[in-house]
Amino acid sequence: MADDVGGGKPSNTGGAGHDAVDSADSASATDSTDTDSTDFADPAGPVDPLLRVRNLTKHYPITEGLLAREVGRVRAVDGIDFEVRRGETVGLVGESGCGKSTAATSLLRLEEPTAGEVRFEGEEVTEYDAAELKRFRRRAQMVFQDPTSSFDPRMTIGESVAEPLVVHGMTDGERRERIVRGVLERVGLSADDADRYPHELSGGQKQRVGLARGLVVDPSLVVADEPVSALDVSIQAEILSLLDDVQEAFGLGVLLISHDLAVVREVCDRVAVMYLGEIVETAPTDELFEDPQHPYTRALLGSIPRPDPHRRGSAVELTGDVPDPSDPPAGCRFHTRCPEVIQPDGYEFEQSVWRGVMDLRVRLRSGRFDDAVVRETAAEADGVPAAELSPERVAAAVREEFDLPAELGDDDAERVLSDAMSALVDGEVETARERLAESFGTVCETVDPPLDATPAGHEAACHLHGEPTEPGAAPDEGRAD
Ligand SMILES: Nc1ncnc2c1ncn2[C@@H]1O[C@H](COP(=O)(O)OP(=O)(O)OP(=O)(O)O)[C@@H](O)[C@H]1O
Repeated sequence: MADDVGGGKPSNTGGAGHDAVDSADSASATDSTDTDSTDFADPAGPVDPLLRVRNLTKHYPITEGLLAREVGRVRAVDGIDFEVRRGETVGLVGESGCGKSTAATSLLRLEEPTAGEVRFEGEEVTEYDAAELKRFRRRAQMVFQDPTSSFDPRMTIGESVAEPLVVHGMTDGERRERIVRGVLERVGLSADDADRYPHELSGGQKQRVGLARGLVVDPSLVVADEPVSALDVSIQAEILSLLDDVQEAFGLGVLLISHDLAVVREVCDRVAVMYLGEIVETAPTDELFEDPQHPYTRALLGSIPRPDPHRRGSAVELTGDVPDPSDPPAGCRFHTRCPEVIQPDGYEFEQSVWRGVMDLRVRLRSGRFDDAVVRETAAEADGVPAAELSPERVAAAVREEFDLPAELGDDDAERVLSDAMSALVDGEVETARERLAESFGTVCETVDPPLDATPAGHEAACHLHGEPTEPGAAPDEGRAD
């Protein structure tokens, strides 16, 4: 039975689902594994990857008023490139909101991308007409998106798993049943589970059914969105290992989306790390974990509970909110949180102190610096009315707020900071912002670093690996692009 859906062959050579649905349940359709392998011949030839994404972009308009006037755009995915080869599992990781799911739904054309190219088996997906899109939707399956809500509670598991076969034209009920029972076994369930209802299954079993429903039409690409994040830790390993098994058995290309690097490490051959709509690093999995080249990746790795003592780089904690994707920072989008943000020439900061200076600068630039709050906090701590605080005390309170020492070790830097503090104490926020910006500019806030080769042999988008560049002349003057 299992062979009905691909027969455990090491490559895409004849799943019955494929054969049958293409032929719309023709009499010649067969359940066996020895169907014509040309069904799966790759028009792109063996060299092209299964999936190639170039400059994929998805912006959501922000509208206002009755006329829905566009007043801005959420840059959810902002020009990403990656590939998935046959038989390969690629991880797309990053914090919540960085655009992973949008990347998946856009490349599958479950929603229309704003721009970019998506080549699948050598064809341009963005140019598909309705019929081609339907065929594509069978060959490229998205699985695991909240299986609980995606099952109709009144349908048996068998009916749910068979549904895609019906959609794709298989009318022979007996045949559908055979295929369904086979695929259920392939995902570690029993064929008899076909007669059960979703509420009778555990979370892990539902994930298996979700996978079965994706596999039943014999796809060549599976996009798995957060496959285990809703599951107990004890079940997670089971599902990941299942995904690994079916990937190998079916010769699938898998794009695995997760916010969790530990999950990605389990099953992925390669990883692309996303931050605020962009890919910032991409590498073979082992290389990424052993020698991460982007400070964001290093920070993400630092947040994995079981630190690897051999890992390079410091396990710095990632602080601060992810910026708003409708107004991403100029330059490197990570510079507002980066623990390794590049220092201006001519000054010597301890890196953590420099981060504090940058935090102050980012706050001033955002217009969210509120000296009244700083005064209130200091006044409360000192037990005096805010109006009675000395200018020196207010300046000290600002330094405390940004973890800055009472005096910087570098005299020149201290002079700049003191000037800015004086301006802040006088309520001249703009003067303080300008004073800091003119002396403490960094390339990280002006120039968007390209995804380029690093000495480690893989790509990262970080100025730490680029040619030394002069800090921009007007770092606070808005987006670089
Ligand atoms: N339909 C939409 N309209 C407007 N903004 C959207 C829409 N869908 C997603 N977004 C925004 O796009 C950004 C990326 O969202 P997305 O869900 O792709 O991120 P994610 O990395 O998958 O996050 P999560 O892991 O939380 O699902 C977020 O800021 C999100 O709020």
